[in-house]
Amino acid sequence: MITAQGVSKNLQNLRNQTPLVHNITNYVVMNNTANALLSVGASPVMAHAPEEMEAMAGIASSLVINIGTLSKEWIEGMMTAGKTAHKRGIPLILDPVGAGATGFRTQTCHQIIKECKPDVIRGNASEIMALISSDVKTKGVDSTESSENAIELAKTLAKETGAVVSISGPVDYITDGASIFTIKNDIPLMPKVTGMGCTASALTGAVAAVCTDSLEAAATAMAIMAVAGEMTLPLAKGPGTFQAHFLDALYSMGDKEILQYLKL
Ligand SMILES: Nc1ncnc2c1ncn2[C@@H]1O[C@H](COP(=O)(O)OP(=O)(O)OP(=O)(O)O)[C@@H](O)[C@H]1O
Ligand SMILES: Cc1ncsc1CCO
Ligand SMILES: [Mg+2]
Repeated sequence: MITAQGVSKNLQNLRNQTPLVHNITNYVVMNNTANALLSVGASPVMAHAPEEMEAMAGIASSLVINIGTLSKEWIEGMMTAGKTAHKRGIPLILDPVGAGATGFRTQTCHQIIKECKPDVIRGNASEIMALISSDVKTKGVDSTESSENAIELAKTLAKETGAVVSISGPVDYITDGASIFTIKNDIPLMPKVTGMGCTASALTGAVAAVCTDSLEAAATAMAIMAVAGEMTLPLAKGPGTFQAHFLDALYSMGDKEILQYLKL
């Protein structure tokens, strides 16, 4: 079970421990994601050079691999960091950005899953579905499916890989193949800001660093996103001001807001 109290406790642990989160992420969101991690209370580093992947993943408390602006040169670094994380037993999060848009992305995700064994896979509905079904296409990085439609394939993906699967959308579903958690905060401005899903994956890495249960960690991160989104909505005039207020919400969120806004 995920509860508002559990989310509060995990957030407090995160702020107390300020875990180092190693992100191999895309050029679009590097800045936003680092700021979101700082705002919530984690310590971010963005690094992708193959030469330093063993060392950086070697000191981090968790690793987030995001394939958003993938190239052949980056894959080597991802594999080295991913294997280091797995060997050290630190949480590994995979964001399969654009899986189902191109075979290159889908195949790279399969390689990472096979060789690095992520603890959590967090993506939008069609990205998650494309990792199981070659019939599903993604519109660049945007989902072509509703999160409801992805539930069954997400459970299959979780059972086949041993990873918790976290599907984002107007309703989020987080499953380990047996249990499923639901977060029902629909915030229409969130998909109008690029990289909110990438932020969700980064926060999943931050929470997983302080919470050993991957299902609880993944659900907590989506809950923090949802509460921050609700706090931001009345303050934002549009996508531009949404971004700034969203960081403030991550920074100022307390037990009261979690209790008031979280819709499970
Ligand atoms: N109506 C909505 N549609 C999509 N996401 C929403 C909506 N309301 C809230 N969200 C939240 O927005 C965040 C981003 O979800 P989304 O599914 O857009 O990710 P994504 O497609 O991977 O995004 P990106 O690729 O831009 O990083 C999640 O935390 C999700 O819960
Ligand atoms: C727009 C975009 N393109 C590649 S990564 C990215 C950020 C959102 O996923
Ligand atoms: Mg995404």
